[in-house]
Amino acid sequence: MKTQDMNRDWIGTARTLSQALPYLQRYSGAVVVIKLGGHAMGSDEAMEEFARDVVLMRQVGVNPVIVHGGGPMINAMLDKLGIESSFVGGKRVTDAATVEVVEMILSGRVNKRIVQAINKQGGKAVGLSGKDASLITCEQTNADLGFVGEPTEIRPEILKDLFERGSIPVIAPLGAGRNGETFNINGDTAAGAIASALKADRLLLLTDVSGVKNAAGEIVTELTYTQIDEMIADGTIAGGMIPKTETARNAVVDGVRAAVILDGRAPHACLLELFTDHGAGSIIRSDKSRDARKG
Ligand SMILES: Nc1ncnc2c1ncn2[C@@H]1O[C@H](COP(=O)(O)OP(=O)(O)O)[C@@H](O)[C@H]1O
Ligand SMILES: CC(=O)N[C@@H](CCC(=O)OP(=O)(O)O)C(=O)O
Repeated sequence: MKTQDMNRDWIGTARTLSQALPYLQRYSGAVVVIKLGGHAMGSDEAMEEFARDVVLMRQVGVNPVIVHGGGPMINAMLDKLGIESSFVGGKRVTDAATVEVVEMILSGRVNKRIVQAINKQGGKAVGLSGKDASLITCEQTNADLGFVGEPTEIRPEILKDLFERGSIPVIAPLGAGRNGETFNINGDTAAGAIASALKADRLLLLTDVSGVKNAAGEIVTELTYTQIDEMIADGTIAGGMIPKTETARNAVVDGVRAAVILDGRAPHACLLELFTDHGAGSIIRSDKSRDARKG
């Protein structure tokens, strides 16, 4: 590369950093809850890049909280063990044998992979499940789903303590019932409950599509509550996108500034969303703050 071109490259990098200043100021001290779906967890290189971005966020004063999924990894282990599994409304029907596998995969393998990736980038990730320190208390969603729980109580002070120590919480979506049962919580539902309890500035739901698609297959960049209801009712929003959009809507109703559903496989998805004007994916905001894309 010629010296002139190299200089242009470095100037470009410096300009990008400079342009990020208003966003860095805006998000300093902010709480950003990131749900990393199983489908968005790619190769080791992609995980490394995600971890690096999370550590960068922390470095510039954002308090990131990672809540992860791991559906495909649970499926793979259930297959290996010959345990059949089915979903109703995007949630896994979970019997006693299944919940054991869910806990093993989520709290063990998946959680530790993310924790290690963040720590390797110089962050201080602390892995926990919703059962630790009674972070998430649950009640059964409905008897047909078995050990699937809905969060009824969150203890946000546990996460705030971790923020104060400069740590990055990485949370597996499990919860304890009042009688000591273990409940499997849909990852999106858990992330939304945590974002609501923290009154987060942003809830980022990272998945494997660029956003929520309408009946024509186009991404809807901004979704209203009514559109979500209508699209679920007519089947345009289906499967795992149902808990995702419902979670986004409920979190905003509960005081989260905005929720965004975006493609976690896209390079630097979180940085683009937070620190540039790019605004990827589908955003859900309260009616009051729907004037500018960045909300
Ligand atoms: N209207 C829609 N727009 C986009 N994706 C949709 C829609 N309806 C259903 N989906 C499906 O939802 C999936 C995302 O949900 P899910 O598989 O549970 O993701 P994750 O594992 O990231 O939580 C998409 O891959 C897509 O197949
Ligand atoms: C109740 C329920 O469905 N729990 C999910 C938990 C993991 C999850 O949500 O994983 P993704 O985000 O990768 O889909 C499950 O058992 O698959």
